[in-house]
This record gives sequence, C-alpha cells and structure tokens, in this order.
Amino acid sequence: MMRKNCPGVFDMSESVKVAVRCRPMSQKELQNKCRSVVSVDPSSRTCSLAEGASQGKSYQFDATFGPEASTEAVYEEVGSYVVEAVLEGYNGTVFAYGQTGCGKSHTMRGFIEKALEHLFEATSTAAEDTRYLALLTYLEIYNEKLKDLLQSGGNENQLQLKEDPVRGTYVAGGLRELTVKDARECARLVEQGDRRRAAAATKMNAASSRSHAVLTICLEAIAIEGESGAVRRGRLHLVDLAGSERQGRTGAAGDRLKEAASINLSLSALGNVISALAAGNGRHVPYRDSKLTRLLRDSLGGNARTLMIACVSPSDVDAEESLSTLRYAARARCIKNKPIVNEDPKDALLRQYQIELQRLRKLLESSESRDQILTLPEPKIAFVEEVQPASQQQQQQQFNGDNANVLVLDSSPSKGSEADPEREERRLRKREAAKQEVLRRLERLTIGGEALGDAEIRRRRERRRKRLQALAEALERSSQEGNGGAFEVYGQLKSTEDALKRMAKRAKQLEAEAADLQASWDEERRELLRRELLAQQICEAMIPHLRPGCPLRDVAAVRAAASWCTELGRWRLPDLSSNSSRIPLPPASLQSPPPPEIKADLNNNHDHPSAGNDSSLEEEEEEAEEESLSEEPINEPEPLNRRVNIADVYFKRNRIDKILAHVREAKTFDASSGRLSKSGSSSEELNPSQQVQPPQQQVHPVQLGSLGSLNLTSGWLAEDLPPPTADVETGTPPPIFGGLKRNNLIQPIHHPRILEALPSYPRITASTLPQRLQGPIS
Ligand SMILES: Nc1ncnc2c1ncn2[C@@H]1O[C@H](COP(=O)(O)OP(=O)(O)OP(=O)(O)O)[C@@H](O)[C@H]1O
Repeated sequence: MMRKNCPGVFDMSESVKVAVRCRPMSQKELQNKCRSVVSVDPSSRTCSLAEGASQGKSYQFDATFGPEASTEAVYEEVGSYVVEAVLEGYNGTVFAYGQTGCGKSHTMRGFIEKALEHLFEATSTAAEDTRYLALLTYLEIYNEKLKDLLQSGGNENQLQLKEDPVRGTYVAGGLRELTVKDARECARLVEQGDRRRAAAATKMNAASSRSHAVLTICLEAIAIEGESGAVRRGRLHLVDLAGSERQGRTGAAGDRLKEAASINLSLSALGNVISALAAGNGRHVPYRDSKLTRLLRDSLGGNARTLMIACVSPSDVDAEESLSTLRYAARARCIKNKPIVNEDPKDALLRQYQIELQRLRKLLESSESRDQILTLPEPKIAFVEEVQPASQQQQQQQFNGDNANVLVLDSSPSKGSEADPEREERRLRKREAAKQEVLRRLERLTIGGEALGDAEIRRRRERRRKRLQALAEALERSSQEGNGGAFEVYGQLKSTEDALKRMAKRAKQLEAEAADLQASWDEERRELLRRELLAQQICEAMIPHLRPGCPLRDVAAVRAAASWCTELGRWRLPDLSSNSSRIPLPPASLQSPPPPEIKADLNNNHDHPSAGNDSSLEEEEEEAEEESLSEEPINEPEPLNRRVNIADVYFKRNRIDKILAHVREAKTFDASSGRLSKSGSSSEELNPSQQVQPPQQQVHPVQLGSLGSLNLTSGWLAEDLPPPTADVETGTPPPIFGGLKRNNLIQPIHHPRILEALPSYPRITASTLPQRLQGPIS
C-alpha cells in the first residue's frame, strides 16, 4: 500500500495560504534614492507600509519574508507543504501575484526548481511497492490565447479550455504531456519552455513576463503490492503570473500596451474571483471572465491546496501597488478550498495498469487460470525523450519490447496439474515471471525507489518530512487560535462592506427618483401658483365692476371667511345675501310685485338641492324673461318694471347672452321711429304714451347700464375705459361703466366688443335713446 509520507501534515485548515515576500531594493531604485517603505516582521507574520493610504496598518499573513530571505527558505517554509500534498494525491497550486518587477518570476523560478527536487526526492525514496508516473505540461496564456510551451509553434489556436465534472478544468486540443523521471529532465524542459515564453523589456522590468505561465506536474501513484492497487493522482500547478502594470509607469506602447491591457484584464478577473470567494455567502464567482480564472478554478475555492505568494517591492514609488497587493493577499486568506485526495481517477494513465494488475492477481489465485492471457495496454503517453528525436526510437523499442503487449501466463493444460508437482512448480515460476514482466514494464514507464540505496538522500527526505509535520501542526494551531477568528471577522466585515455598497447603490437610485419627483412636484406647484395668480388677477379685474358695498369687493375678507367643504369638494363662501349685498331696488313705482323670494346660493351654503340650485333659479328666470320678451307687448308699461329687476341678476353672464340673442333676433332698430323690428316679420311701434317715465329716484349708472342691457346698452366691461372714480362732492359711487357722465347724460361711449361684433347692433347715441329712458340722471 502507498505510504502516507507525512501523516497529519495536510489535515490543516483548508484556507488558501498566503505568504508575502518583499524583494530587496534594485540597483536602479538605490540610484534613484528611493526609500524602503515596506516593513516585514517574519516572527509575527505581518507586513506594513510606512507610507500611503494605510500607513501604519499592519496586515497579517501565514508567513512573511523580507529582502534577506532566500527563495530556498521561502520554499521550505511555505512551498514544500503544497508539494507534499501533491505526493499524497491532492491537487496543489502555488502562484505568485503582484505588480510588475516585484519578483514573481524570480520567486517562481526558484520554486519550480525546489518543487521538482522535492517531488523526485520523495518518489526516489518511496517504498519499492509504490510506482509513480510523472507527467509534465507547460502552458502559457498570452493575450487570452493558450500556447503550449513544450512545443515550438503550431497548435496554440487549437488549444481550448474544457470543463468536466470529474476531471475539472483541462486543456483539450493537443497540449503536450511528457513523462518525466527526474528533476534535471524537468528543469531542462522548463528552460526550453521559458525561452518560448513571451517576455520583453519595459521601463519597470528589463525582462518582464508578458504572459501567465502555468507549469503542471501530474503525479500518479500506484501501490502494486496493496490489496486494492488503488491509483492516486496529485496535480501541482506552479503559476507565474504576469504583473499588473500602469501604462504611464511602464511606458508600454504598441504590442506591449495590448499585452498590458490583456494582463490587467485577466488579473482584475482574478481579483474579482478572490473577492467573491473571500466574501462567501454563495456569491457568484466570475470564473469564466478570463482563461486564467477558468484554469485556476480548482485552485481557488475548489479541490486544491493553494499557496499564494504576494510579491511586493519595498520602494516608496511602488507603495500604492504594494498596498493593493497586500489588500488582495489579505482577502485571499479568506478563501476556503475543499481539497480531497484524488483516488482512482477514471482518466488516470496508471489505471490501465492497475486493472491488469488486479486481473493478474486473480489469475494467479485461480486454479483455472493457467491458460489465461495477460494483455498490457499500449501506452498513450509521450516520453520526455520524444522531445529529442534521436532517442525517440530507442525509447519506443525499450517500452514495447518484443511482442510485449501479450503475455502468456501459462499455456499448458491444467488437467492433472495438481498431481504433478514438477509441472505445478513450472507453472508457478511462469506466473512469477509474468508478474515480473508487468512490473518491469511499469518500471520502465514509472518511477519510484531509485534512491533507496542512497543514505544521504533518505536522511534528507526524513528531515524534510519531520519538519513538514512540525510545520503542519504549527499552522494548524495558528489557524485554530487566531487566524480562524480573523478569517471569520474579515469575512463578516467583507460581507458587511458588500451589503453597504449595495445599499449605497440603492440609495443613489432612490435619490435620483426623489429628485425626479421633486422636479415634477415643483413644476406642478408652479402651475398651481400661476393659476392662483390668474384667479387673483381675475378677481382684481372684476372688483371695479362690482357695485360698492358688495361684500365680494373685499376679496381678502371673503378668503379669510371661506371654509373648505369636504363633502362638496368646494369652498364654502361666507353668506353674501345680506341687504348690503343687494343692489338697491328702483323706486316703488317702477317695481313689479316682488318675485318669490329666492335666495341665490352664491356660497354653496344650501343643503336643499332645489333651494340652493343656482342653475334652476336661473333657468326659471330666463324662462320668465323669455316669456316677457316674446309674449308681452313691447309697449306695455309693465316691462320696464320687470326689466328693472334684471339688475338683480345682471352679473349672470348667460343671461346677458340670452338677451343678446334676442337682440340679435332684432333685425333692425329704427331709432328715429322708435320701432323695433322683430325677426324682420313683425314690427311694433313704440307708443310714446306708453313710454316709461324716467324714475324719480336717482338711478345709479350701474342700474342704468343694466337697463341698457336691453334698451340703453352701455358696456359691461370697463376695460376700454379709464378706471371709475368716486364723486367726492356728492359721495356718489364711481360709475362702474364708463360712457355715462353725470352732467352729460350720454357721451360717445365705447361699445363693448362683444356687441360691436354684432352686425345688426345699433350704435346708440343720446338722440337715439328712447324717450322713456331720457331723463335727469343727476
Ligand atoms: N528576492 C529577490 N532577490 C533579489 N533579486 C530579486 C528578488 N526578487 C526580484 N529580484 C529581481 O528583480 C527583478 C524583477 O524581478 P522579476 O522579473 O521576477 O519580476 P516580476 O514580478 O516577474 O516582473 P514581471 O511581472 O514584469 O514579469 C529581477 O531582476 C530579479 O532578479
């Protein structure tokens, strides 16, 4: 059975581990007299910036390394546990993150070297019964395109990322996967790949990586002696990310600028994934926003043990970028992964051998197995030597052997074999030989146990295991004691911050809606004010036309006394029916029998529908008036009295219209003869004896004017005339309508426009005035 190299080492917290590494000042920075503003305290695992927005704020990580720390020390302290996990069958990822020129490639180069050493040291000292198959791929993401760094040219357009529920994310389309047997071979391949990788000089880094590079080592292990013969597969991603950069600082242009845009885009996608994962709460994680995040899907929030190395520059000119890196790094610590040992993966290459081994075991145990044939599959993988064509043929020959695909375990008949001990022994020897052949083939393909005889390597391996065990325990303790709580608090803070951001956004929307509403309300209010102003202006214009003493003249008082009637939905005006509001009646001689007392409801105060109905009253009066006009002889003395009563209602506009309609009917008015032709058909002569004598009482021009609505019409409107003034001497109220003066009965008057519009309306002068209306006014 496969040995568990370091039990307990990986039973640690599943959070992504984050280490910060601060590089030394570069020659250029020293020449430019840059100041170091990053301080790192490895003992407390903290890092802080002496300048910038978070001055004095200290960030805590799983490990921190200052400029003096060697890459080897960094690897041993934080990197080796990931590689150890891969040996156990876990997925592991190490990636370096940070701005351009902060030492990512420098760190990852050292890590790759150390990780390969570590892996092959472990496999070479593994127990004899454990075989490993190591496969290597080297992939580049350049301008969002995948490129195989183990092949020169060609297939980058065919490479595609695919997702599979079992396999996770994988590259389809012919990514070269090479079997590797030792660290040196791997280092050579990595070197070749690095040469194919896009790099260029920028202002900030003479050899700036212009792409993300992902070196993947897949390690399958099989325990050939165990009962189960299970296959485990660990996968290690070593990722050197391109650095984030600001165009202004790198001076990127042309291709460099395009690369920088693509780099920044994928790094911001990575940042978003980290933020979403750190916030938790089932938030959508935008893995699909870039190829990089799709590829690292398992490593961030999935089935992997992950280490992030946040690289920072110590220089004050990079303080802003360093702060951003520290913030992302602190967030990444909150990401929870779910690593599991990958047991018996369906697509394991060693699985075919596993199946054959199991079958072999059964055959050997079965008494009827003598004639069985053991078939070994043709390997579908490329050996590292294929990269060098010279040795390819030799390798194939080595692997295939002579008819190596078919092994005959035993072709002899089984009958009576039990009785023949010699035959039985021969048979057993053959079985053993077959098993050895299977193992030989496996050995040719796989690795394991090569350095078992090397005491030095074994001691080294043992030391590492012990140290890793101690480290795992320490990490476990720290994550349980402080960091667990810190992660929790940070997670809560993050989700609170997110909630606040969402609320702030909503508040902004509501503010905009409120501003809209306010604007429309303001507009409505302005419109209402304008209408109110119009009503006020109309009132003011009407006031001079009201007779003196009319309470409506005091608009302010009416307003103050008015009350709102909710049932009617109207204003209830004060009672205006007092005597003072009535127009003085003409002298008794002119009065007709008093009409039935109908109190005009000018103020909505009547509850009785008929009593308070202005329109019905109006209609009645109109009907009566009509009758008087149409039925009563025009020369009867009575009509004047009736007409005097018209003054009571002379404000009623529709009444005026009615009267005008009658006037319109009068085709002609013969002023000289005093004959009024009605409708052109009949005419009646006004009999002087029947002419109405002018009233003895002084008739106010208002009344006269209103009488004139039939016989002496003056204007209803005073707009064409100068404003009326009161007679100071006599105290006579000012005439409401112009055109009539005290000493001059009839002056040329302005006819109301409405009357002028009537074609047949006669122009009235004093001479044309009927005798009955001519009389002393004053
Ligand atoms: N820890 C370190 N010790 C000494 N030198 C370092 C260290 N880290 C980085 N350097 C040097 O700093 C320079 C920039 O480093 P590197 O190329 O690794 O940066 P980078 O982050 O990969 O940049 P880019 O993102 O542009 O590829 C290199 O010359 C490298 O040798």
